[in-house]
Amino acid sequence: MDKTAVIEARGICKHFGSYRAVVDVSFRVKRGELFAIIGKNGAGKSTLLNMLAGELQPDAGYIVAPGLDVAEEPEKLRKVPNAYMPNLLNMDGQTVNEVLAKYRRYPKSGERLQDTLEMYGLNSYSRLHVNSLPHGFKHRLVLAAAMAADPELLLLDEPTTGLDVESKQHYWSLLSQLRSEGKTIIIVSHDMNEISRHCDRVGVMKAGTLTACGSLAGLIEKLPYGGLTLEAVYMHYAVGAGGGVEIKTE
Ligand SMILES: Nc1ncnc2c1ncn2[C@@H]1O[C@H](COP(=O)(O)OP(=O)(O)OP(=O)(O)O)[C@@H](O)[C@H]1O
Repeated sequence: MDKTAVIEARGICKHFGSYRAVVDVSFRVKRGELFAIIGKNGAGKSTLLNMLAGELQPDAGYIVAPGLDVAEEPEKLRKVPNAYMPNLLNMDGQTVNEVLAKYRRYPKSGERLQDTLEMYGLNSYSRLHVNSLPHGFKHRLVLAAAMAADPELLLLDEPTTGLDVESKQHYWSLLSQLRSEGKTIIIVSHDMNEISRHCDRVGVMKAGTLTACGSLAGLIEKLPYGGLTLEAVYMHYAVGAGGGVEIKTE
């Protein structure tokens, strides 16, 4: 396995009854990378993310942690340590302070709750319940909670959907800061503009399969009929006939 990979999926599949939600998906994400997963509604993106987070078990294939030898350590398969996917669904009745305190499992020395609140612009909301937070601040809290847990890998499912322009910009500046601290981030998004601007590599899903994977420049270069944007890549690999066999540009 690539020494710089932080997570690798090898041929993973997930069925719901007879429905094939994820079909034989393989890819790897490198340490410190911002990797985006795109595709139509129902393409299997969230199901894939849930498997990477360890919340859903694949029916076939492996999710492999860094340095793991499949033959030597079979008992550790499908258990990727330190991957975090925030979920505030069950926290509506808790205050911002309570949520952050709950996630601060490994406070670094000198780290104060107040610093986290300030960094994420949450100071004036610290005593509010999650259900009364403005939408954009819920997403900030999700990130703050994630970082309080100090994971190596952060999995984000459409975190900027519904955010106003300023909140989106603030959110992406926080993600940039996390990357500069060496965090690896996998994000599902329908916003081609923000992915084009911020992500290192993109995986395109169509009907459960990964039809293309690579840098934006590499994917654009492989487009058979030209096109200069991620939208063109999306239309070819997520909607059109592209990628009968997975295209990898690196
Ligand atoms: N627990 C489940 N039971 C049955 N079917 C499911 C379950 N979870 C997902 N599915 C189905 O699997 C398919 C893929 O769903 P998934 O949520 O992964 O898609 P998605 O690409 O994330 O879509 P969206 O962009 O709309 O969020 C969908 O048809 C969905 O209805």
